[in-house]
Amino acid sequence: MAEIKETSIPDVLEILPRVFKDPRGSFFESFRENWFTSRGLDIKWVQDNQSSSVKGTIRGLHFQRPPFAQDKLVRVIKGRVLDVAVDLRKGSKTFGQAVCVELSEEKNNLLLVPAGFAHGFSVLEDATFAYKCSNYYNKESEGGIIWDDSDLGIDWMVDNPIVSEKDAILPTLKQFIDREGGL
Ligand SMILES: Cc1cn([C@H]2C[C@H](O)[C@@H](COP(=O)(O)OP(=O)(O)O[C@H]3O[C@H](C)C(=O)[C@H](O)[C@H]3O)O2)c(=O)[nH]c1=O
Repeated sequence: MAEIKETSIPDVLEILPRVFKDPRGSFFESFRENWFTSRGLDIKWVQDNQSSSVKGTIRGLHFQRPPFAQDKLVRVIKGRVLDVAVDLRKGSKTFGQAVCVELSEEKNNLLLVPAGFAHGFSVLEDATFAYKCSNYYNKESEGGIIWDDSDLGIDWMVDNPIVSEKDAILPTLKQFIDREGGL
């Protein structure tokens, strides 16, 4: 029922569920395990998160280090965001590359962000953001890359973003590489 599309980084998948509309409103399947098992991805989802953000916010770029690295299945329930995944997997031929995909209430689309990627999003319209994680939250293993890193050159499509104090002091990609090499 859903169309599953590879992005410019093949392991980052965009899922477009079939939406059924009628005079009452609409319906779509927002998660199916076989979206992934049918592709040989046996991901065990253990935690759901939800955040709400005002227009102009940027959350990220965040990751959890192994053994607490998280696959994420992200979507927007209300509003519109630009979702960003940056490949930090050691040895990946797309290391340091970013995928940017608009997620919205209109498109009802989802994005699979695999473990080994930094993840973030900018809020284009006030948004409720919901996602599944394949590992529990582990504060001690958290890390990140500063959102406006010049080596990433991401166009977040927001000006003067609202970011948390924690996110404002994240290291650059170069500092991360020098310190850790990758995930
Ligand atoms: C992520 C998380 C946070 N928290 C607590 C920790 C803080 O007291 C509070 C807000 O956390 P934070 O500011 O890290 O929330 P975000 O900036 O939305 O972080 C998330 O944003 C980017 C886009 C991600 O991909 C990650 O899921 C996650 O890093 O919730 C929890 O209790 N459990 C959790 O799983």
